[in-house]
Amino acid sequence: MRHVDLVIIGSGSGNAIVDERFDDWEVVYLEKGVGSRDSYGGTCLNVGCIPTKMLVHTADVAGAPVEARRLGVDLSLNDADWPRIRDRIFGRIDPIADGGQKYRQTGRPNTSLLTGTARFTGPKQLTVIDAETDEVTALSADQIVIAAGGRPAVPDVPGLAESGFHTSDSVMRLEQLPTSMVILGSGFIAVEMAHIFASLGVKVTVVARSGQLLRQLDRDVARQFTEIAGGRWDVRLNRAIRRVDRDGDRVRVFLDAHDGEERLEADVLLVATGRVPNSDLIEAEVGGLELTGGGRIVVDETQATTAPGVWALGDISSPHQLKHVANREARTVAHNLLHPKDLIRTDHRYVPYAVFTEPRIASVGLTEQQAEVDGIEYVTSTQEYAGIAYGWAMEDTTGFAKLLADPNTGLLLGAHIMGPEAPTLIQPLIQAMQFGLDARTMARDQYWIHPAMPELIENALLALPLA
Ligand SMILES: Cc1cc2nc3c(=O)[nH]c(=O)nc-3n(C[C@H](O)[C@H](O)[C@H](O)COP(=O)(O)OP(=O)(O)OC[C@H]3O[C@@H](n4cnc5c(N)ncnc54)[C@H](O)[C@@H]3O)c2cc1C
Ligand SMILES: NC(=O)c1ccc[n+]([C@@H]2O[C@H](COP(=O)([O-])OP(=O)(O)OC[C@H]3O[C@@H](n4cnc5c(N)ncnc54)[C@H](O)[C@@H]3O)[C@@H](O)[C@H]2O)c1
Repeated sequence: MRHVDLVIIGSGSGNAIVDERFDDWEVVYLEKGVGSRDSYGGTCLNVGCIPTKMLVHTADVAGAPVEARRLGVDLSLNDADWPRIRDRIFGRIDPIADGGQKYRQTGRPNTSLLTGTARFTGPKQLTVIDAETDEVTALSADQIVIAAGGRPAVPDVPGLAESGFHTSDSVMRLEQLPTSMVILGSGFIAVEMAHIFASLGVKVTVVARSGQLLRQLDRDVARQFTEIAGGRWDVRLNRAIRRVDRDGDRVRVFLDAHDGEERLEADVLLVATGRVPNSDLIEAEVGGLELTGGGRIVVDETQATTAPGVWALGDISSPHQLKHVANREARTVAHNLLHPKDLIRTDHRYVPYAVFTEPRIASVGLTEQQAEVDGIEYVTSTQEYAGIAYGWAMEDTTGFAKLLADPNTGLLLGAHIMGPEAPTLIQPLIQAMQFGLDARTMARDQYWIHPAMPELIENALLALPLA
């Protein structure tokens, strides 16, 4: 059995851990590959954040005629050349993934890469089976970092596996743009993909189990978004999926609706029903690691697992499943490997996120329903885009910023924005929460450029009914 200083499982956020500070460590990376090319570099780069957002921007541009109509401008969309769009995006991403793999294989004398699926065979012991040669390598290490992420969850639905379906791992590389798509699920991936494909001209049907899309979000956002989505896509709420079958080129989805069975047909079925951690693939329990009920590896704030010398980060251990969280945790792990007597902790207090659908959504902190459940005293304010000058310019009629604050201290508890540039507009609110800036000081003690969009935030802050 080969023994090294450090083994890192997973080349997504784990890739960033090793730099020149580890030059006197012998390091082995283990990576099985993601997506249809078994690419190096993890989910975000290959099948997640990066290609989806490159597609979202393209979708926004394709959607311009619809937006322009409200302003009295007559544009038309002549064509969305899917192969060209797809190849432009992956023509940029694939070489980055391949370059990253090559660098890990040969770029540093102390670091090597074994490609294949890693599994624990005991505490701090692993094997990796080479995907091409089936060669088995047994390894042990002083320190192990698990950054093995997750994969799409596929529900157990009769006929689904046999009928052929896509997940986010494959749908962005479709050969042709379909004419129709059924999307199962109503979370982040479902609504981002619905925006992408509908804007490119695909007839999209979204199937949700519950009565709302994005129902984990603040209730006002979820309610308003669901209403808007119903005007853009065919949205079927409160539907359970009974079975799936295939009829030639078409996939058929049978649903339980309140008035009996409903049948949908489409060229493509996209399953977007969450992601599961890859702790089963690495046989984490054999490595002595404690798991949560949902299969996530249990870690403390230093990213230490319950097994000494084993650390975990990102989607395999985090409830957040966000790249900026995984990156932050990777920085914690790198520091703690190098400074075992001066451990640092990951700050998970104010984790923001954005949903890149139409309209855009961004959030940080407590939702109103969480504040109620937790019995936290709060006040709220809501400022509509329609009430600020730039909102008039855009003729926005649906967007808003909603804030929650402590009525006594004026400190922000949560911020939820739906509308143009929401992921950018929320950043000063994240900063205020992180650094303890109260709403009144934030609103009054700085200039806000007139008539720019951040006036939305200024007005929402000023409208908070503080003591
Ligand atoms: C469609 C989509 C869009 C997204 N958009 C966003 C976004 O806009 N913003 C955002 O913040 N987050 C987004 N995310 C989430 C984000 O991609 C993840 O939170 C992040 O990539 C997790 O990083 P990670 O390092 O934990 O895991 P990953 O990047 O998944 O890396 C894990 C790696 O481990 C490898 N691996 C797994 N098991 C083994 C094994 N047994 N042996 C060897 N290797 C193994 C995998 O092949 C993979 O390369 C999106 C996700 C998806 C799916
Ligand atoms: N912009 C971003 O930051 C971004 C974008 C995409 C994905 N992500 C990350 O990826 C994760 C996975 O995304 P996702 O959309 O797959 O998950 P999600 O948790 O956001 O949504 C899953 C959806 O599937 C539904 N569902 C679950 N099981 C079902 C079943 N058996 N039948 C029908 N519906 C079912 C749920 O009710 C929910 O609506 C997200 O949690 C998010 O953290 C982030």
